[in-house]
Amino acid sequence: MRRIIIVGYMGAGKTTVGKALAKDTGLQFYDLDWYIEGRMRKTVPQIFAERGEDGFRRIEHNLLHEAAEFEDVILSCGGGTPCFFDNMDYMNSLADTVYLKAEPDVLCAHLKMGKTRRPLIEGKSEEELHEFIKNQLSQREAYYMKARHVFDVSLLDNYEKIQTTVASLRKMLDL
Ligand SMILES: Nc1ncnc2c1ncn2[C@@H]1O[C@H](COP(=O)(O)OP(=O)(O)OP(=O)(O)O)[C@@H](O)[C@H]1O
Ligand SMILES: O=C(O)C1=C[C@@H](O)[C@@H](O)[C@H](O)C1
Ligand SMILES: [Mg+2]
Repeated sequence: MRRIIIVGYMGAGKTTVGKALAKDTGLQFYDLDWYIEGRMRKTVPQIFAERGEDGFRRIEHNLLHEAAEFEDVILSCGGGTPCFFDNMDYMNSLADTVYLKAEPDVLCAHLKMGKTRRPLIEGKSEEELHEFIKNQLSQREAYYMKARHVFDVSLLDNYEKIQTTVASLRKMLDL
């Protein structure tokens, strides 16, 4: 039985890489943000608006305990998941955890792509976003670094290279 959990900052590519890795390995893919949205029948921004960040973190914690029990899966977390409650220790206790690490410049570039709404960074100018990421990443990194494996995606900034990331992760995780 294999269970892989991907952690890292917003925009690192957890969802994108997790999905590609699942496709390549035949494991089933779950994304914790999407799982929360399905179970709550609300979007992440709606949950933040209605219950605040504290309310979201409680829901995230409870539903992590459901999603992380599935077997033969790749589970991509939300950017904040490892940093609340005992979530990171819990994930390490039952899965192979991987930190997808990326520099603030790369995270900024990724966050400008796609349509995902992220309440914590909405409405920020480019300069504000860079400053916010730098500060928050420095607070969060200690949690992310508890993952059993670390993979730096900063040098792999294009779609073709998502396949390179998948191949490297398969080797790293013996998948
Ligand atoms: N290696 C990459 N090269 C180019 N684009 C990428 C790469 N990784 C991710 N992206 C793009 O960056 C954006 C953010 O990626 P993704 O949504 O997978 O991040 P995430 O880590 O899941 O973020 P969140 O914590 O908010 O869920 C997407 O539009 C995705 O297509
Ligand atoms: O980094 C974070 O705290 C977040 C990341 C997203 O995946 C979502 O879970 C939500 O927008 C919060
Ligand atoms: Mg994601």
